[in-house]
Amino acid sequence: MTGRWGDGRRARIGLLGGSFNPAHAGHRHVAERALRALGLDQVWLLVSPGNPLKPRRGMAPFAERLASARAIGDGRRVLATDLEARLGSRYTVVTLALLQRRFPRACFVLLIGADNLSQLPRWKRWRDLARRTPLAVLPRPGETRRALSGQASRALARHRRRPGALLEDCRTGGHAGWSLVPAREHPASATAIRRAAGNML
Ligand SMILES: Nc1ncnc2c1ncn2[C@@H]1O[C@H](COP(=O)(O)OP(=O)(O)OP(=O)(O)O)[C@@H](O)[C@H]1O
Ligand SMILES: O=C(O)c1ccc[n+]([C@@H]2O[C@H](COP(=O)([O-])O)[C@@H](O)[C@H]2O)c1
Repeated sequence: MTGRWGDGRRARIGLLGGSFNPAHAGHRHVAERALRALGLDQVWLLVSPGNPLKPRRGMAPFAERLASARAIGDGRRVLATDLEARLGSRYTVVTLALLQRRFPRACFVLLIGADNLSQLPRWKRWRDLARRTPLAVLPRPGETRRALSGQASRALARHRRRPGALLEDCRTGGHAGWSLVPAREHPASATAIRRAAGNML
């Protein structure tokens, strides 16, 4: 991947970072909705070597989580990747800077569920991240309304765009925008899957 798509224009890549502990139908739903709403070429399921805000206890080994993400990809438009582990980064702001350097012609957009928009102010250098990287937020049951009235949403209100315009000015040097992607809320969660598996033991 050079960052150019077949016809010479910039590749539009959605990055769905996550623990994938395990991957589930909600991730696939997010990837498919974002592909369509944002006109993306691909979505990369960026398996985290370790979310800095989540406890290590209960976290499956990286290889297991990567395999789980691969299983929900289609090998063509939705691809699981171990890039973040290979780059040696756990912080999204660092990962994005490294990816933008490695793929200078690509246009990256970060895909996050509404729960992560609420959490964003706890991420390392989150304002810097939001300034440099377009953010697409996917609704999530019980999370969307809270996220839209939260600290990040209020701080970034001036930069909200309609989804179709989110990638228009990729890398022009201005403040990147963010959008709420119109999609139905999908109820799947890794916590619920782990709980159900635990209850069956
Ligand atoms: N059902 C869903 N709807 C919208 N976004 C989702 C959904 N499931 C996961 N996401 C988003 O995908 C990204 C990766 O999620 P993650 O791998 O942590 O799954 P999770 O189900 O949120 O896990 P956990 O329950 O362990 O916190 C996050 O930005 C999360 O908000
Ligand atoms: O950069 C940070 O400070 C940061 C803090 C918490 C979470 N993240 C990223 O958020 C993404 C979603 O994480 P998770 O565990 O909710 O699936 C994943 O790519 C994490 O690396 C990033």
